[in-house]
Amino acid sequence: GLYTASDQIVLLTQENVESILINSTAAMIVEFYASWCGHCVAFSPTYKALARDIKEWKPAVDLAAVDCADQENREVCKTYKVRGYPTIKFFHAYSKPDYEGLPFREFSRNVQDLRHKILDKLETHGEPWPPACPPLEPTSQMEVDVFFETNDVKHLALIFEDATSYVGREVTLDLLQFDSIAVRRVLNTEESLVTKLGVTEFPSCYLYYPGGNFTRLRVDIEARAFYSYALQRLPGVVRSGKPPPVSTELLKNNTEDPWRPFDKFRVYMADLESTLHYSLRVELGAQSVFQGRALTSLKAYISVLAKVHLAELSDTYFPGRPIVTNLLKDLNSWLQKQTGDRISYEAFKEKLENDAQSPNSTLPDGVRWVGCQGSQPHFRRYPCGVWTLFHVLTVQANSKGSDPQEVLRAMRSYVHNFFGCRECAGHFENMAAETLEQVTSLPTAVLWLWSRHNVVNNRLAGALSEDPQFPKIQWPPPDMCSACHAVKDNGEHTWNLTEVLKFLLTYFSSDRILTDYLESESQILEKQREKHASQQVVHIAERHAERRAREALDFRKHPLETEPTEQEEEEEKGGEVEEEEEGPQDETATEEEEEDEEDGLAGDMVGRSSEPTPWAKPEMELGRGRQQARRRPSFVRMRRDPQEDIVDLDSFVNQHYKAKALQMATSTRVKRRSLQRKEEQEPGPVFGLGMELGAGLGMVGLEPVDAGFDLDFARPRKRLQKRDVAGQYFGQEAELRHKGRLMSVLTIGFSKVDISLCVFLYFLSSLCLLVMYLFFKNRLRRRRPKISVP
Ligand SMILES: Cc1cc2nc3c(=O)[nH]c(=O)nc-3n(C[C@H](O)[C@H](O)[C@H](O)COP(=O)(O)OP(=O)(O)OC[C@H]3O[C@@H](n4cnc5c(N)ncnc54)[C@H](O)[C@@H]3O)c2cc1C
Repeated sequence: GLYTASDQIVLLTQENVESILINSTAAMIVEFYASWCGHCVAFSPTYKALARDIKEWKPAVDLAAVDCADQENREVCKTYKVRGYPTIKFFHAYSKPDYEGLPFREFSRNVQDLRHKILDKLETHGEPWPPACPPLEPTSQMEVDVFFETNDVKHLALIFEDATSYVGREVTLDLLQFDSIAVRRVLNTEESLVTKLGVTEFPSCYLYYPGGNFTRLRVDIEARAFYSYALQRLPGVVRSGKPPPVSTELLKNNTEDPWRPFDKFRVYMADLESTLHYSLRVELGAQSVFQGRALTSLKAYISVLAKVHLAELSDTYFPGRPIVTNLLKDLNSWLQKQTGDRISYEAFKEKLENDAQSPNSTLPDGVRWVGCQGSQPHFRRYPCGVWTLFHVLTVQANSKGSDPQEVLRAMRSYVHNFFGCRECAGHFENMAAETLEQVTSLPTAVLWLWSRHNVVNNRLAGALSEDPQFPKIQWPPPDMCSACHAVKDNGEHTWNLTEVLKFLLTYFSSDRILTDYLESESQILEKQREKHASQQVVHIAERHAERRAREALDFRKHPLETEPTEQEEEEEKGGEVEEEEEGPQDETATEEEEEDEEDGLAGDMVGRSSEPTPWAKPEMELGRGRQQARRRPSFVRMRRDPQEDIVDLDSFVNQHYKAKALQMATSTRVKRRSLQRKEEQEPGPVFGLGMELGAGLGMVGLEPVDAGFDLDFARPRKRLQKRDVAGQYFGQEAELRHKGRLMSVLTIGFSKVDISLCVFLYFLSSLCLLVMYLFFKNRLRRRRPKISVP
């Protein structure tokens, strides 16, 4: 069909038509159309605009549509005697089953005309009057005098106008969903009231209070939109069912964070950075792998954030602090270099967290909402940040870019692929699909996003997700930009687009962004250093535990394993080569990816492995030692990573967690010393091999691998040695391996001291036995002559 539920139009079908049209408490307007009919297609934007325009009238009158081209709806259209398209019919509240509706004859494609027709029809309502609909006829002095005796409201707004004007009735219905206020129209012929209030202008609006007090409502332009906006914001006036607005003082208690006072006329960098944090770390973090459209989308998103103006290379579209823009640029250049068809989030995260520790490059961790604060933790925040971020980017592109749709395309695909609110993403995609192609210049891109945002605001006004303290309005409201609003000759509200563009370019300009509430760059960098350091400690501890577990497992599986068979050797070699050929992206693959591979992506992976990634190339050139040194930590595949084993614990101790690190370093050194001693006792060739591997790592600027950290590591070393020295050490190696294993089996769970003590006691007891043996032997010998003498 031509409409969706997000157009705020009820979609009628054979199943629901009766329940919606018959006996409804609200009057219904129904468009009968055929989706193949050109007139209907052309009329549909007007009907959607009408739905947005009279959204606040819903309890009294609602819009619906039915697609008669749909086979399933044919009966509906037949029942209501529809023969041409589009046909619009009015159904009174409480319509009977046989009622066929009142057709609109000769309606134009003009929202105002349609609205007036609806009002005319509403007034023809006999009894029962729609319960939610306020009286639409003009009021009199008599009624006003007793008004507060019979109505429990705070404000009575009187709109003075002539008989042909619809403003009074429109504003009355615009305020229908608001408590504490009532609106009545007064005709210019109601002399007593006109004289009492001294009214000279028609239309004009007065606020009337108990006791006969009154005051004129001051607005920039005497028109419906201005009256409605001003009346909805009077003190005590609140959308029905919503809590009354409270002062910012009281807001303090509703959120976990302290309330941060802010200027609603300004954009805050804290909101933009918080949005980036949430988007890059949380929202994108929900993906394990980016591939296909998601990968393209990720690249386009980061690319617009990091895009630089040709004349000012330091100036990115994201108008952030240097530490943040440096990070975005690094991230972007890394992403653009990735030629593979998938990137894991882990690999992306490594770059995002600046694990390579490039100077002055980081994204502050955590959120600190300011202009996007909500009165409750579930209001505003991130989605507010997303809108703000992209408004800023379109404004930045307006002065720096050349492709009018670049930012909008990036936003569209980001929202489509990653935005957590899937329904929002669907609605946004519909809007983009309908009109994004019409954006042909940079200023229209700015205006396109503004107008689409207003469409969303209109749809969400009064919704559950609306923060009562920050109602959804058509933005910017008159008190923010009076020049943005205008009225046509017929009194209809319109936007002055030149003024709106001027306002947006100023409001979202990078020069005006406030940096209040931001953490200082030095604090952020210090935190980053601490984070890296503590991550290293965690890695060491985890790997340590992992290795111990593996040792225990190995021992349980093969308590007295000796020389591996030829086949085992080959398998190990094969596995090793396969691991080496995988690029860093694969290294970081999660369990889920691995399952994917098993489910059929394996072929793809194999294909990829033959094409080394830009990361893999230099690694291969530098050889195995470097490859190992550059591997990322991975707990999934339980690989050993020499680089992690060679953490500079001492400097870490000096800087940060002295106590923790000391404890770990002590246990490490004890073990290292004991194993070093063990290694020293072993014959020359193995020692030579350790030196050889150490030298290999030294070449890439790393300390030699500490064998004390990795008992299993001895195996690949010996294999390497076997390959390099062409069989020279075969016999010794077998012997050593056997010995080493036997030793490790015998010494499991005991320290060197325990073992030495054991040996010592063993010798001592043997000695005792020997002494006793000799003693008794001597005594026997001394006795024997006595016996032999007769
Ligand atoms: C792409 C997208 C689609 C969404 N779709 C839905 C949806 O379908 N359903 C849903 O419940 N929520 C949706 N949301 C969330 C919703 O739009 C709001 O972002 C959220 O409810 C928070 O509202 P807010 O009061 O902070 O104001 P927001 O609407 O988030 O606006 C943020 C700030 O932008 C400024 N602003 C307001 N209007 C405009 C404008 N027209 N032009 C320029 N600046 C403006 C104001 O300063 C405002 O405070 C969507 C969000 C996004 C980013």
